[in-house]
Amino acid sequence: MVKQITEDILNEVIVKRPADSYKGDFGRVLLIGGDKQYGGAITMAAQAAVSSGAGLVTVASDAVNRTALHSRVPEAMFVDWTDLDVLMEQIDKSDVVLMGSGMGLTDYAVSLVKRVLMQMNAKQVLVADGSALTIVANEHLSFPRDTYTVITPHQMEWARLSNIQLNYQDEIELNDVQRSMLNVDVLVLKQHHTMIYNNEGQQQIMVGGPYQSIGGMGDVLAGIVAAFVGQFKLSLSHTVQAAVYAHSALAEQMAGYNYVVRPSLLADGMANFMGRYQSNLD
Ligand SMILES: NC(=O)C1=CN([C@@H]2O[C@H](COP(=O)(O)OP(=O)(O)OC[C@H]3O[C@@H](n4cnc5c(N)ncnc54)[C@H](OP(=O)(O)O)[C@@H]3O)[C@@H](O)[C@H]2O)[C@@H](O)CC1
Ligand SMILES: Nc1ncnc2c1ncn2[C@@H]1O[C@H](COP(=O)(O)OP(=O)(O)O)[C@@H](O)[C@H]1O
Ligand SMILES: [Mg+2]
Repeated sequence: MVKQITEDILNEVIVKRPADSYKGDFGRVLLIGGDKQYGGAITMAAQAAVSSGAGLVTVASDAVNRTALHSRVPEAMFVDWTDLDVLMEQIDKSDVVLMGSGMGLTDYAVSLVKRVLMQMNAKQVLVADGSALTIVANEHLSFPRDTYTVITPHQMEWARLSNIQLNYQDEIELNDVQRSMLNVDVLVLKQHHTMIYNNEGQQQIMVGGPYQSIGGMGDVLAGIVAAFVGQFKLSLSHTVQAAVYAHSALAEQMAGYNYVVRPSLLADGMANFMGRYQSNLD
């Protein structure tokens, strides 16, 4: 049976920070994406990751995006993604790697996806979104068996990966079998009332609506997911559920006074939103 995720997940997952903590306690998160055409996507993902509490955020992207990214998110460090030695070093140092937001489908993007999939180890979490999912599907690649892997496809990306066409994607068993065959630990199948699939079963959010149908909304979700799994120590599947719920719950609140919710404003609003939920257990 599909479990509905409620607001309780936020009180469960978002905990008060210990007084003697430092940035290294809250996740070293590397975001890989943003080609010449899609610099906005990786910028929004970075904004979301920083605003959702990731301890240290590094962006690896096309060099053309450096200035724009820094003007919006000065907290993030930057690596030119053609500098492969530095990039591989950064991957090794990261707790979480998010790849795909605005990555594009160039030959270079394909080569990067292959490298990242090979480089990840068992202690790390991989979050794959956007173009990285399309590349994995087009190139018939596999997600790493030993790395905890979260994917956040929209319905067409899931169709490319799973070969389950859109009119069959409400078949829960079918989706779950494909998830497991793809070595995916958590599948976030984005839609109206997004579904989450993992080894514990299936969960669904009942918050959110069409004010979220705007380019960049999924890039922001990917940044929130990466930040949550990097900093919260509860089970990873619960942490992803909290991230997905928070994204749409905040959008729903913002829609109370906006016709559409701009993804970049949603990203910036996350710190305030999370502050209202931190549990006060010391
Ligand atoms: N500001 C930026 O830099 C932005 C950059 N972005 C980056 O762009 C990259 C490409 O991502 P993408 O999602 O735009 O393109 P793609 O994967 O080809 O999917 C579109 C195709 O799928 C179909 N479709 C069917 N159902 C669907 C559904 N439920 N949701 C969505 N699509 C659905 C759809 O059908 P159609 O609309 O044509 O009827 C169309 O044929 C990726 O890296 C992303 O991060 C974007 O985030 C935007 C802001
Ligand atoms: N009608 C809707 N109701 C609820 N959520 C929606 C709706 N339309 C879009 N969304 C949400 O917006 C996000 C869109 O993700 P995606 O298609 O990857 O966007 P992008 O790649 O442009 O950033 C998902 O989280 C999806 O659930
Ligand atoms: Mg997307």
